[in-house]
Amino acid sequence: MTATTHDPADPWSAPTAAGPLDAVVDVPGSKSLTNRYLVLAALADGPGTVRGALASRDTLLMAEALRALGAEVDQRGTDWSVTPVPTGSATGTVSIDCGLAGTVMRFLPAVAALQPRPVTFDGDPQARVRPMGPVLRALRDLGVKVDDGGRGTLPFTVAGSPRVRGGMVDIDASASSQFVSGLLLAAARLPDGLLLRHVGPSLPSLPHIEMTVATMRAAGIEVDDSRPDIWQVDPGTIGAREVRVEPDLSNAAPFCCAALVAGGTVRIPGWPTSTTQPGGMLPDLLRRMGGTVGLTDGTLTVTGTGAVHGIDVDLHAAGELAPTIAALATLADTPSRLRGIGHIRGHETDRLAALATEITRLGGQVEQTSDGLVLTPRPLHGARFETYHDHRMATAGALIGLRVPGIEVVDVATTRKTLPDFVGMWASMLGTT
Ligand SMILES: O=C(O)C1=C[C@@H](OP(=O)(O)O)[C@@H](O)[C@H](O)C1
Ligand SMILES: C=C(OP(=O)(O)O)C(=O)O
Repeated sequence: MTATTHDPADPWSAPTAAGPLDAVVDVPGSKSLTNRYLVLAALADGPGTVRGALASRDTLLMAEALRALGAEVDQRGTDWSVTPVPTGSATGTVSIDCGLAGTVMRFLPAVAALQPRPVTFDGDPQARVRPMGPVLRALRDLGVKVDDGGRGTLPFTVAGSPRVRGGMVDIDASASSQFVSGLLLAAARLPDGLLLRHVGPSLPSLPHIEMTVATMRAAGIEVDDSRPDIWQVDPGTIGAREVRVEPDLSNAAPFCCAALVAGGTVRIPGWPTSTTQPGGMLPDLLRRMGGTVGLTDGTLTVTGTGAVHGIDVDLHAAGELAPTIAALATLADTPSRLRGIGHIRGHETDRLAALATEITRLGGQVEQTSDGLVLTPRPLHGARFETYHDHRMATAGALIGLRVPGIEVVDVATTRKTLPDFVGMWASMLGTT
């Protein structure tokens, strides 16, 4: 696929839909699965292959970081071969650029702690405000040397030592499920394994933790998750494998929602019959908001009439979908309430504030609550739509723009975080390429 180039300095004029859609959208691989498979492959007992890998900023940063730690990652199209990090005491200093990728900044500190040398982590300016403290505290509790200047955020340096054996550790993962996933992915390589307990008010994005456990088990790791908020990982080898990545269902979301906004049909091939991706909730959400959804022979078919209904929904398990559902809700015939997503204030940007500000700028009515948003539909008008380096803000602007003329999405190139060619895919869905 050739990426459509667009000057990131220019706002992108979001196209309106000229009529009902009739599109097949091939969605690239899941960011979350690609980055888990890459980490597990880099820690495995032999070379492995990740097929259908996503090649976007977050996954390229992960590949680069694993190379810095000593793995080889050979990217041939969407099939990536991984030769694991050699065991033994590596020397030299290592710097890891996390960009704005939560999966890189939260998954790799525990991997770095398996080596005795210092590994320095930093990222984009926006990444320096994303929560990291609980992961760094848990690593310190396990005996890892962590230097974060007392900030609990990027930048920081992590250094392992033979003293780091694993064992029991508590973590408050109420700000991000990635804290748990990051400790689990490396846990089998600790001599004593890991008994990890979440101690905090709530745990978001449970499907993503289930995804971590499922990918670990498939690599032969023994994980006991039979008790709520507790995960026990036995020490052992991680099996080298060939795996295939599912399409990214959260990236499919704006395309599926487009069928409801514009009317017509959007088909997504490769939709899994069962999945740990939070996008597995989409068919139900789309039905509740006015769509007709069916899954036949691995293709999800979403049909809309242009009528969109409001929704009252707890998205605690799928915060990643919130910007898209909020955008859809602005075009509904009744108000919506999105609950359980206070933690998305710590995503790429404060997503509750960003959505409220930008939808209000378009003439919409949005109230921020302690854990979500209340959206009351109003007639909208065109305006600049700021994206705050957040790929899902950009796709939210595009979705509203299908119906509201004159939306100028600032820095649409930010979508490259998880989609190499969003603008091209959107144009081809609309039949304008
Ligand atoms: O583990 C993962 O791959 C992810 C977990 C979730 O993070 P939070 O639990 O911080 O929401 C999700 O929002 C993010 O996009 C990807
Ligand atoms: C929250 C997200 O990303 P990250 O993996 O950087 O946390 C997201 O993709 O919506």
